[in-house]
Amino acid sequence: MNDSIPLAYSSCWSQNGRLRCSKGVPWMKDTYLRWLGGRGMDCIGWNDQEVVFMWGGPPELVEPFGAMEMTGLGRVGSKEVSRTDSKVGQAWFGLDKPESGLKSGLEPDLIEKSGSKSRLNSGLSPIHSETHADRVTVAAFNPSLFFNHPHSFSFPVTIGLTYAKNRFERSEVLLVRQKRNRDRVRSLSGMLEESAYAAVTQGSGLRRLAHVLTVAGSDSGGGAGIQADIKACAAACVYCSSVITSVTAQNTIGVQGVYSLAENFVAEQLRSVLSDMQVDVIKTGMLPSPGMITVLCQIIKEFPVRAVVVDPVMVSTSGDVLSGPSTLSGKELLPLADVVTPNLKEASALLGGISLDTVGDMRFAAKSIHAFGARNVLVKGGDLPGSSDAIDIFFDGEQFHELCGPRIMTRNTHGTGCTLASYIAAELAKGTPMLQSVQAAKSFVKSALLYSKDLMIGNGPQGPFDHLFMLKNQLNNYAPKWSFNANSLLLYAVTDSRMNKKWARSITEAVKASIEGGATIIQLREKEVETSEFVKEAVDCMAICRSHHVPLLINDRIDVALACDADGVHIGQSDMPAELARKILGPGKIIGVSCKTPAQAMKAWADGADYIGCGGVFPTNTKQSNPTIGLKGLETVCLASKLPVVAIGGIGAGNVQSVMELGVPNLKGVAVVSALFDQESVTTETRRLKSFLTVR
Ligand SMILES: Cc1ncc(COP(=O)(O)OP(=O)(O)O)c(N)n1
Ligand SMILES: Cc1ncsc1CCOP(=O)(O)O
Repeated sequence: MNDSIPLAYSSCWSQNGRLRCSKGVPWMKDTYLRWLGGRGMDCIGWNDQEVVFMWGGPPELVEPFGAMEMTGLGRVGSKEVSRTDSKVGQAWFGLDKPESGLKSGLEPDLIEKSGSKSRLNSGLSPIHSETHADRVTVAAFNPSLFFNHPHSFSFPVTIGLTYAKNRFERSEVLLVRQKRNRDRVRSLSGMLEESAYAAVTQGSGLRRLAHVLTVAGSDSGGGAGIQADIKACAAACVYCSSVITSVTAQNTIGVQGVYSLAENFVAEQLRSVLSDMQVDVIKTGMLPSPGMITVLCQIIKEFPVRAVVVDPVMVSTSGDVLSGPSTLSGKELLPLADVVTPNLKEASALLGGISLDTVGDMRFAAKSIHAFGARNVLVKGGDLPGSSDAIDIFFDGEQFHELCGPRIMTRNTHGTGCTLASYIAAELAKGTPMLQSVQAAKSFVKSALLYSKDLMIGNGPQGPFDHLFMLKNQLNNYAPKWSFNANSLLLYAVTDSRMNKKWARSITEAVKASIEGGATIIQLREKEVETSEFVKEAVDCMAICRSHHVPLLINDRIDVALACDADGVHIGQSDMPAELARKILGPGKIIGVSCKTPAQAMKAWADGADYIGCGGVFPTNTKQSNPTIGLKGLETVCLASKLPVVAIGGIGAGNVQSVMELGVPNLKGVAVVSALFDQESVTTETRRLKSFLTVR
C-alpha cells in the first residue's frame, strides 16, 4: 500500500511505514543539487505547525556558482510561493518572515556566529504541512562538506522526520543531529529502508556506495585485521572506512607486538566517520579492552546503522592473544550484533571455556551465544577435529543451517576470519539477506583460498591470501599500454589455420617464423579450431610473443584474449561492439576494429579502439565475398580516421609499395595473411615484405 501524501516540498513520503523519497524535488534537484553538487547545508526546524527548511553556504563554496539563479517553489498553506535569488554568498529560499518557536534546527547562537543573522532568518521557509493529513515526511540531506568545513555554519544535519497526526513521530526518524561538537543526537529508532540521503543523491544523479565501517586492529603483515577487511570489502565492491583500535606488529610468523589506542581516540575516530558518512554496516574485529567495547556500544547506539557484524577476535591464527580475557565475554556488544562469527576457540571462550568437539557441540554453542542477544550466530568449524570438510553452523534464533564446504589445504589461511566477517558485512551493506550474505562470504573465502593455495608471502607458517584474485585480469589491464605503439602495425602478421594445415606447421611454428622474419605484431585468426584448442594455442603463442616483445592480438574472441591474457583483440563490424569490448577488457588492452568507411572509423575512435584495420584493399582468396575498397577507399578512411590505420586484403610483396606510397600519415603498415603464411618459408617471405616497408 502506498500511503503517499505529497508534502508542500514533496521530497519524501511514507510507504508501508517506511520513509521513501521521491526523485522529484524540482527546486532542489534542478537548482540546488545541480549547482552545488549536493554540498549545501540545510536544516529543519519545526514546531507543531510548521517545518522549516533552508540552505545556504559560505562564499568560497557558493561563489563558483555565482551565475546561478536559484528558484524555489513551495506552498504555504494553500498559497503557492516562489522566490528567485541570484545573489552570491547565500542561496536561500523562502519567506522573509522570520520564524519563531523552533524546537530544533537553527539556534540563535549559531545564527549569530555565522554573522548572517538577517540573511539566514530571511531564508527561513516555513513549509506548511498538510495538517489534515495523516502523515507527511520531509527529508533533507547530509551536506558533509559543509558540515566539516571550517567556515561552515555547521547547522544540524537532518535526514528525515515524519509528521503524523499533528506531531512529529520518531518512529521513522533516521537521524536528527545537532551541530558538530555538541554531540546532540536525537531520536533514533527504527531504520529507514532507503535513507533520504540516498534518495536525494539518486534524484540528483549522484551516486552512493554501500558502506562498511570496520572497527578493528591493524595487521602490519596485511593479511588480517583492518587490512583484510578493506580488501574484502573492495572485492565485494563496497566502500570501507576504518577505525583502528590497535596496531599490531605482525607477520606470517606471529604477533611481535600490540599497541592499543586510547579509548577516547577510538571514540573520536568513530564519531568522525559516523557523523559524516552514511555507514550501512559496522563490522568489529579486535577490541582490546572492555572500555573500548563500552565506548563502541555507546556510539553505535547514537549512530544506528543497518547492521552490526561482530567478529569476536580474541586469538590470532598464530595463537597469540589479541584481546585480554576480560573482553572475552564481550557480552555488552552481542545484543547489538546482527551476526556474530566466532570460531571454535572464540565460541568456547565466550561460553566460559567449554570444549567444542562435534557438530552437535557447535549447535549448542550457537544457541548459547544467541542467548547473549546476537540475532544470528555463525560458529565456524574450520578447526573441527577429524572433519575433512569445513562445517559452519548458522543459527538465526529459530533454525540451524549446516554450511559445508571443502577444507582447503593451504598454509595461507591468515585473515580468513576477518575476511569472512567483512564480506558478510559488505553483502549486508548491499542489502543482501543475512543467510545469503553468509553463504556469499563463505564462497568468497573458499575461492580466495583456492586461488591463493600456492602463494608464498612471508616465511612463517601462516600466510595471507589474495583477496583481489577476481580482479586480477582487470588489474593487469590497468597496466599502461606499454605494449601498444602504432609503429607496431608496420608488418602485421595474421595467422590462418587452413594455411598452417596445408603447410603442415603448427601455429607456434608459424608465429615464431613470422617474428623471426620481422613481423611487428601478431594476430591469431583461427576460424576453425575448437575453443579449448584455441585457448591452448593462444597461451603458447603468448609465451613466444612476450619473450620477443611482440604484441599478440586475438581475432574476434574476447573470451580467448582474456583467457590467455593476450595484449588485445581485433574485432569486425559484426563482432562484439568495440565499446563493450573496451568495457570488458579495460583500458590496458589493445583493440583494433575493421572499418571500410570514415563513419566506421569515427565510431571506432569514439568507442575506444586503438587502431583500425582497413580493407580489403585488394581482392583476396583468404576472405572471399569481402568487398574491396581499393587504394582510394583506403586513403579516404585514413584521412578521416583519428586512429592509426593498418591496410589489409590482398597485400604482398608485389603491391605493398603502392599501399605505403599513399603517404597518408595515419597509415602505419600492412596486415598480411597469405603473403606470409601461404608460403613455403614464412621467415623468408616475412623478411622480404619487411624489406619493402623499411627501405625508403
Ligand atoms: C588488422 C585486421 N584488419 C581487419 C581484419 C578483419 O577482421 P574482421 O572484419 O573481424 O573479419 P574476420 O577476420 O573476422 O574475417 C583483421 N582480421 N585484421
Ligand atoms: C581478414 C581480412 N579482412 C579483410 S581482407 C582479409 C584477408 C586478408 O588476407 P590476405 O592478406 O591473404 O589477402
